[in-house]
Order: sequence, then structure tokens, then C-alpha cells
Amino acid sequence: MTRLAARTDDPTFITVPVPLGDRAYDILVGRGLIETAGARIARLGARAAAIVTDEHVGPLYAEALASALEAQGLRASVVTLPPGEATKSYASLERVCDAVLAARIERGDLVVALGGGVIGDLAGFAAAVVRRGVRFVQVPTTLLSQVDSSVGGKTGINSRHGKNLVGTFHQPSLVLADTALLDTLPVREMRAGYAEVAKYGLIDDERFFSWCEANWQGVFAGGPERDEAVAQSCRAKAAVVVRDEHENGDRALLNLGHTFGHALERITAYDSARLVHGEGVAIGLALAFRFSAALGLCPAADAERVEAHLSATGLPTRLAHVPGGCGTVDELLDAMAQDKKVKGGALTFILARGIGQSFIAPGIEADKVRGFLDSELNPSRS
Ligand SMILES: NC(=O)c1ccc[n+]([C@@H]2O[C@H](COP(=O)([O-])OP(=O)(O)OC[C@H]3O[C@@H](n4cnc5c(N)ncnc54)[C@H](O)[C@@H]3O)[C@@H](O)[C@H]2O)c1
Ligand SMILES: O=C(O)C(=O)C[C@@H](O)[C@H](O)[C@H](O)COP(=O)(O)O
Ligand SMILES: [Zn+2]
Repeated sequence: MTRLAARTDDPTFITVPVPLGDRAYDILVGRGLIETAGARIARLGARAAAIVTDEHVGPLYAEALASALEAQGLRASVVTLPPGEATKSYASLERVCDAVLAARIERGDLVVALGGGVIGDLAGFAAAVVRRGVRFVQVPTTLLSQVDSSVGGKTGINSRHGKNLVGTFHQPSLVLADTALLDTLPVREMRAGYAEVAKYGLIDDERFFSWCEANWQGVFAGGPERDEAVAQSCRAKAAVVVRDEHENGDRALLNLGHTFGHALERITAYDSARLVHGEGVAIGLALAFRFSAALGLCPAADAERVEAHLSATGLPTRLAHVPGGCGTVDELLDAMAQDKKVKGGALTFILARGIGQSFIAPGIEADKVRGFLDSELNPSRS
């Protein structure tokens, strides 16, 4: 991945620019950034801000953010939703749109997503459709949302037919990733977010994957490695998004592990108690490498190295690790058939020739996938 240079005009924090023409914005990363959020958001020139958050994050951070915005002369309101993947729903979308309209948010005003990827995707989608588009700011509070979902403008909700099937592209105006907010994040959610960090190394940066193998404990513990992992992940994602904002080509690489992962999320009924997105991605990453090895594309040793690293952090890597079961081969194939990368009825996978050597593989025959899933579900038969 090409690296975007970090700017150093505010040496306290790392700035990663996302140069998308008239939709360009900055991602700021660092400990303590939230204390400057009121002033930074106020600089966008809005008169009012509707903060969207969830019941875990709201009590920790929403009041302070609302007060900071009010101190800058903005009218602030807060809408709080239940936590978890089930909140990315039509019903929540209606709730958020109603709250934003009730708060009289005008086109020049702001929606502020304060939370993880669930809140970011939902609030971003509401911002995209209310009054046919109001601006929004991402204040991501999970590792996953800081390294992935707050960047790049994919917004949306889930459908009973599949993950993120109703949505649009709507870029934020600013992303403020305060890595100190992750100090309150449960370890299960740290691990889930870490799957998306490792993903960037697996896509096209073997050196970053090796760095992850050596430094993941520092990322979890909140050392300087955490800021470095968040900033490097944002640089990697921003570079892809700038090349291919609307996923006509290369951006699909960011979907490594997701064809399997999204199918597992649908099969587990978006029940965060059973499986969260990052866990589905971890299993999906391990499967994508084992599938690549089974097809003779990738050394088996690389697939083993991927699994060893994800397992070392405590992430699941096998279909058998899905609590309550992962369904049958037919159920998995049925769920994968709704993947957004499907073309002419055929599945597209992101496969790999090795660590850091992923590629887009369209037209994968269902029989090959069936054979692979069968061997994963029934290892004794293969
Ligand atoms: N738009 C994109 O490009 C993109 C990229 C990756 C993932 N996603 C989406 O992101 C979602 C997953 O996001 P997530 O992993 O952040 O999950 P999440 O939003 O459900 O947050 C995980 C949990 O952590 C809690 N939490 C959040 N911040 C906290 C904090 N600082 N302290 C304590 N608790 C906190 C939340 O309340 C929730 O219970 C999925 O829906 C996925 O599809 C979108
Ligand atoms: O930003 C992207 O592009 C990604 O694919 C990032 C993924 O980690 C993320 O889960 C995304 O929401 C998946 O997109 P989808 O288009 O497959 O729903
Ligand atoms: Zn993802």
C-alpha cells in the first residue's frame, strides 16, 4: 500500500489526511485528543450537533463531549441506542433520523457519531439521508472503529438478507481517534478490532504483519504501539480509499476475510453475544488463507502463520469456534450468495499468494467453495 505522509502541524497528535477532493478530511490520532474535540468540531462552522451514541459509551463520554461543544457555542443534543450489532437496523435508523430532525439539525450542522462501528455506520447513514445529506464527524471509541470503520465513508445497516446490504457512501468531515478511550474497552472488543489491524498487513504489507506479531501486546496494553497501529492502519486504509472510493476495483481488497465473516454474522443473527464483526473477520482471514492454500495458491506455512498469530491474541480462527455453531455448508453458501462482490451469480473472494500478497479473485466456482467448507466442517473426512 502507498503511504500517505503524516502531517506534523500539531505535534501532539498524528494527522492522516484523506485527500478526496471536495470531500477531503483529516484523521487525527492520539491520547487525550477528546479534550480538544469541542474546539476542533466547532472549527467546522456548524451551529448545532446531534451526538449519536450507545448505552455503553454514552455514560462514559457523551456528556463531556456535549458540554465541550456547548462551551464552543454549539447547540448539542444526544441520542443513545442499545449497544450491539442488532442496532444496525431499520428501526434504529428511523430513531436516529427522527432524533436528528427533532434537534433541528440543518444541512450546515453536524451529526457526531460517538461509539464503535455500529454507531458510526448507523449515524453516518442517517446523516447521508436526512435532508438528503448533512455533514458528520466520527469520534470512534473502539479499536475497530479507529482503524477501519470511521475511515472511508461506507455507511449503512444490516438486512435479514445480509450484512450492510442497505447503505451508501458518505464521507465524514473529520475523524477524531482518541486512543485513550480504548482504555475502557473490554478485551474481547480489543481483540475483535485487532483482526482488522492484522488484515492490513495480510493484504499487502508483510512488514506490518511482522511488526504486529512483535508488537500486538503493546497495542492491547495502550503503549505507544497502539497509536502507531491505529495511525498506520488509517494510512493504509486512506491510501486505498483515495485510489478507489466507491469500490470499483482495489477497495475490494479491504474485504479480505469478509465473505466468510459476513456470512457467519448473518448465520449468528447479528447476535453480538455469539459473534462480533471482528471475530467473524478473524475466522474469515484464517479461512481465506487456508482456502488459498487448498487451491494451491499460497504456501500452507503462510496460512499456519496467520492462524498462529490470530490465535496468540485469543481470536477465533475456525468455523468450529463459532459459539452455537456456524450452520451447514448450504447455509454458509446461501449467506455468501448475498455478498456485495457477487457478479453474475459467481462469488468473488479475496485470496492470497502469501502474507501481504492478496488479490481479487472473481468467478470462484461454488463447487470449490463447497469442497473447502466441507473439509473445514468435517476435517476427519478430508
Ligand atoms: N464502515 C466501514 O468501513 C466498516 C469497517 C469495519 C467494520 N464496520 C462495522 O463496524 C461494526 C463493528 O464495530 P465495533 O467492533 O466497533 O462494534 P460496536 O460498535 O458494537 O462496539 C463494540 C462494543 O464496545 C462498546 N464500546 C465502544 N466503545 C467503548 C469504549 N470506549 N469503552 C467501553 N465500551 C465501548 C460498545 O458499546 C459495544 O458494546 C460492524 O457493524 C461492522 O460491519 C464498518
Ligand atoms: O471499507 C471497506 O471497503 C471495507 O471493506 C472495510 C471492512 O472492514 C468493513 O467491514 C466494511 O463495512 C465491509 O464492507 P461491505 O461493503 O462488504 O459491507
Ligand atoms: Zn470489517
